[in-house]
Amino acid sequence: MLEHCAIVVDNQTHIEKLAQEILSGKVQGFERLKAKKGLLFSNEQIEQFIWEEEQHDRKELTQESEQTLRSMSSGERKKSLLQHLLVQNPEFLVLVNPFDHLDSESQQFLKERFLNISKSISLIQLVGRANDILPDTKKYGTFKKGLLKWYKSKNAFWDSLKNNPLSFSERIPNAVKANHYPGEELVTFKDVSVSYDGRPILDQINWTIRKGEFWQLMGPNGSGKTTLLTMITGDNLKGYGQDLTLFGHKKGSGESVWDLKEQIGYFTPSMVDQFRGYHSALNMIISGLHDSIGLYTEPSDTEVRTAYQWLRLVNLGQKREELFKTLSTGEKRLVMLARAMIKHPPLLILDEPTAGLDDSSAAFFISLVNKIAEESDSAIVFVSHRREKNLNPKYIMALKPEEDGSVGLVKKM
Ligand SMILES: Nc1ncnc2c1ncn2[C@@H]1O[C@H](COP(=O)(O)OP(=O)(O)OP(=O)(O)O)[C@@H](O)[C@H]1O
Repeated sequence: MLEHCAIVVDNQTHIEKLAQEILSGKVQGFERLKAKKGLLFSNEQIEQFIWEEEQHDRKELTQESEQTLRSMSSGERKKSLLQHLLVQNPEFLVLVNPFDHLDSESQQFLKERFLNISKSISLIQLVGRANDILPDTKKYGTFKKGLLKWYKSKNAFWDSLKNNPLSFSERIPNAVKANHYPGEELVTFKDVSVSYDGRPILDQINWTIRKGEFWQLMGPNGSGKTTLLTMITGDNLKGYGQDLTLFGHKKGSGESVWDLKEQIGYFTPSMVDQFRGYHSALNMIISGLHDSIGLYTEPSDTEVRTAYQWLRLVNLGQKREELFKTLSTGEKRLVMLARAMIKHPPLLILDEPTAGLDDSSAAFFISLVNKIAEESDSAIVFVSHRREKNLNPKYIMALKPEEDGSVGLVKKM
């Protein structure tokens, strides 16, 4: 039996599928697991439970709670899943990117839980980020381009992970059509407070996002980051009755969600699952100009040229006609970032965009975000729990939970 091993998996690999194969003892070296009881701790598992809850009204993880799994914060969801797995007395657990979407406090909490659990249950960790590996791991491997390789020592393993520096040879492409939003202030929250079922979440938030500013939105799990973002994107009814001005319109003054979407480029990794059709990489980027899923009208020459420039910029020029769904996870993210950015929206929102990426894909993605911040007039809000090593935001909005809801602390970098 392999005791507490960790495998760093590249973004070319379908990590959840690999986890399933390990669980069923199909991967070389893990054959003995076939006879043991193993369970899976992964984001896809959580998504599956959310689906069951919404489609079939089956509340497996949330039996004890009134709240739906979807409305829980990432930390709350992961704790519920772990609890659900442990009562089934597994002999081993396969953990897939267990710390993704978690703030440092929840990561620490979960790390300690795993270390405790590891006294009686074997842990097989599949991670994209090497820094997520648990301290008492005994065996280290990598899974790259379909090949599993074990390392003789911890040092040999870390040496193998050294990355090449990344750079771009071109500037970001220009907008296809200029979006002249006239105002300086894009979004203004004035003393905005939100509570759910009487439970205070946000307490008197004041936040102004101006043209071209680069923000990182931080805060522990459950502090209200998503709540704040969905008020900007028009997807949260809690925005009504608040002193909230979005692109020159006071909230509730008859503005349409479509007017808002015109001004915003948005990306969060779970969006990728919505794109199940047969769209080429090129058409996916162009579809960002029409806020559609895929492309249904003949694109203009300028649209095609601009989308191709984006693909070349991220070294995917040769993949222009390849189907989006056949791209690797890291490549899909770059295409989605280009899709959100092709119209040069006044505001680009990236909600935990590097979750689930391996180290080198995350580094490349971050360099592209920095480059967009430098070379465009778009304001950026980048949501992340991680202190992304090379990200260069100019301002931080940190949500700090207190008894009456989270307060917002603004810091200039
Ligand atoms: N519709 C809802 N009904 C009840 N509670 C909700 C609802 N939506 C969110 N919440 C609760 O509000 C709190 C803030 O949630 P929110 O998703 O905004 O936090 P977050 O900072 O984005 O968390 P995470 O980092 O985990 O994504 C959480 O405790 C969550 O359970």
